[in-house]
Amino acid sequence: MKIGFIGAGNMGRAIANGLVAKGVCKADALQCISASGKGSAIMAEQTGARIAASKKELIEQSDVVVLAFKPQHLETITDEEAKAATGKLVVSVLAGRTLASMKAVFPEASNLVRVMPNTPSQIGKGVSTYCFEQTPSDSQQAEVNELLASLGTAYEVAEDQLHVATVINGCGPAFYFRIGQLISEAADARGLDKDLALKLAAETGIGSLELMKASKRDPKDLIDEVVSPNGVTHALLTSLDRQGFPKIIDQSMQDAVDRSIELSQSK
Ligand SMILES: NC(=O)C1=CN([C@@H]2O[C@H](COP(=O)(O)OP(=O)(O)OC[C@H]3O[C@@H](n4cnc5c(N)ncnc54)[C@H](OP(=O)(O)O)[C@@H]3O)[C@@H](O)[C@H]2O)C=CC1
Ligand SMILES: O=C(O)[C@@H]1CCC=N1
Repeated sequence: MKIGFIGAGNMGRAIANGLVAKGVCKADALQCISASGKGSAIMAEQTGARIAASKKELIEQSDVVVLAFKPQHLETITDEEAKAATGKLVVSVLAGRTLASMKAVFPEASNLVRVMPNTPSQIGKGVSTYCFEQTPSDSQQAEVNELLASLGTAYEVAEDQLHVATVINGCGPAFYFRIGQLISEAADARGLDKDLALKLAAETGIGSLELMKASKRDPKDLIDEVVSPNGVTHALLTSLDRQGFPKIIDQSMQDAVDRSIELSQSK
């Protein structure tokens, strides 16, 4: 499978690194191009991908074209470039950009896939959500399965659910990193070594979330196993709730969903 990346920043490189690491794609089957050449030079160095001379050339020489630039740049694809995608599978990771807006730019593509991946894909621990524009053929489904499996796990969702899914799995890594950052800063301020605090936070996060996933138990039951009556965890959770933590999670998800909807309505 020959794959071409238009846009080679954080997400494009996370995907390309995942593909090469899992052997889905040999380096000589990968091509990339970016705006200034900065991202493509890094991707080429990390993966061995060839830097294409133009977007048109990259599209012509790829079986699958991955759009990995900023959502606002979708309409910079020219008619000539779009024509080169006739009969090809076009995969977009552009947050908020709908299948309809992709179809308007790539009317002759064989099929379109809207994917929301995440940055842990760079170590094969990503999770993606996705939807097809048309019911995929067996070979299109197989290609997308292979591509997404190289990044981690993947779940098909209805397009109208992607706004919420984006906040959970696309933005989610930043949420957990922010928690890790704040915990380590708070620990440091109280005399615990910051690096040790980060390790404790990361390993506690990994263990707790693995337990939540493996046990399939209600998070509330898992919380009850930790809380001792009037103990330390009780003090922690009561303080979080008193300070509005549930409301903060709910409102921040709404603000992010609103931004995703705004992007889907913009040109
Ligand atoms: N980062 C993340 O966690 C996630 C990002 N996404 C989506 O991935 C996409 C890329 O995000 P991210 O990788 O973080 O962004 P970056 O800013 O890291 O990378 C953007 C890339 O696009 C290139 N570029 C800019 N304009 C154009 C253009 N007109 N044509 C071709 N290439 C262009 C840039 O070129 P150059 O390198 O030369 O400057 C750069 O390589 C976004 O649409 C985002 O919504 C989706 C899920 C998660
Ligand atoms: O911040 C963004 O818009 C993209 C989508 C999810 C992660 N990064």
